[in-house]
Amino acid sequence: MKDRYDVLVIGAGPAGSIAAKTAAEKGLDVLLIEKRQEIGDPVRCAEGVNKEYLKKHVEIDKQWICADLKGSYIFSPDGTRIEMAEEISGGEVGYVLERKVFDRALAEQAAAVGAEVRVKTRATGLIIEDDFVKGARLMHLGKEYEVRASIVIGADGVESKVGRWAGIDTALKPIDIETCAQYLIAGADVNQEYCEFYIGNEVAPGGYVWVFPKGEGKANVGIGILGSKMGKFKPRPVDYLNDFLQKRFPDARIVEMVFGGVPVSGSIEKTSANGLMLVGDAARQSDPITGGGILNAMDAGKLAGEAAYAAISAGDVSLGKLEEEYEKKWRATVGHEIDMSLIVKNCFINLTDADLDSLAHSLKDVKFERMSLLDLLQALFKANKKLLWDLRVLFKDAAKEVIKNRT
Ligand SMILES: Cc1cc2nc3c(=O)[nH]c(=O)nc-3n(C[C@H](O)[C@H](O)[C@H](O)COP(=O)(O)OP(=O)(O)OC[C@H]3O[C@@H](n4cnc5c(N)ncnc54)[C@H](O)[C@@H]3O)c2cc1C
Repeated sequence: MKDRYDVLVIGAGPAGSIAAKTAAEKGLDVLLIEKRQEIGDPVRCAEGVNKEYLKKHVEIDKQWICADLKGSYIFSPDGTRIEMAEEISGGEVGYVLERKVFDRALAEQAAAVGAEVRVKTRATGLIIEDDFVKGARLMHLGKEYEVRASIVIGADGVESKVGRWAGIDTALKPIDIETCAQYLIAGADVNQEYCEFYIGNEVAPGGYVWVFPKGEGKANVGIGILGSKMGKFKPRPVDYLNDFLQKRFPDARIVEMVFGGVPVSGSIEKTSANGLMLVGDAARQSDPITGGGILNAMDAGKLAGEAAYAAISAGDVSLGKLEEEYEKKWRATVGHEIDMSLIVKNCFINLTDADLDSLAHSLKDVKFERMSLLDLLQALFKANKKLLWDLRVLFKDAAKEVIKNRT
């Protein structure tokens, strides 16, 4: 078995597979490893993605689309419904994927352009020499061996160890993680054209409940609760989820359960070291408001694959070179977006249910197709002046103008 590559990618989720594919397409010799025996299974995801954004990365294959949505409904604590048409909301959830099929397809695409893929192969540690990451120790069917690589890409998800092994601080505080529980339900009366979000401190403190249709009476119904708000009304996220399910889908059958965490920290200080880059959840690149991380992981994976090529071609895989080729680029794109989302998240988690209802009342009759930024700001102002003030950095001049005119 070969034991030397240009690039070793640890973890075959969306981040790892896209990184491997990008590097292999550029002619690098790539090994992609996955600790599980089947890529994409078990799924720990609600599987919602933005359509247009996804199309940027891959040609859509109907085999991995379970639902093609028209939009979303957001329900405030008193049940007020806001409708967001798919094209207006930016389609945060435009497709609901079948990730068991999708993740495997991405890894197959990496293999098709030359990356070697090894499943049931777990990284157990890094090889570090002269302060440079030079490869990793791998375990396959009880046998440990070493693989050397010019660059290691850590794409090992939310429970990532690769960063820690390289001395990068990826620790998450309770306020930086959403703890999630999800059921795949069947036999339920699910609207297959709209996803639903339920917000409010009693429904999901510091988070939300989602209903993402998966076709033919099926849906992913889940909840994320901010770690710092855990136990506020009930001990565990699953207790909130059970109460919700009882009210919304009393006859549903639960056919799958998922538990997991989502980083909502915003960008962390460091995601590279000499000879190493972290991508996706391992680099805490998911969106702090929605918890969505698939597309950010794919974006960052692509940047890391390109950076690996640039650094190896230049014969320089030092931290400085990777900062220039990877850190700077992801922070200017994905990083900027998640930091903006963090500002919004930090405002929203402090709103009372009355604030959320008041905001929903201001927005419920608004035709989002015709809503200007100024309309949105005025609705925010009506609902909660402080909220608009806290969010001013996002809207800058427009927000200042509304505040000036209305105070
Ligand atoms: C309940 C829940 C719902 C979610 N819903 C959505 C959603 O609707 N939309 C969305 O965009 N995001 C959602 N997310 C987040 C999304 O799942 C992640 O952001 C996304 O999977 C990140 O991709 P990744 O490639 O970074 O990591 P992952 O998909 O987690 O892939 C990491 C891979 O690394 C492997 N691995 C780990 N350690 C090792 C090792 N030592 N050696 C080898 N392999 C290893 C793992 O087995 C895994 O396959 C949700 C998350 C949860 C928990």
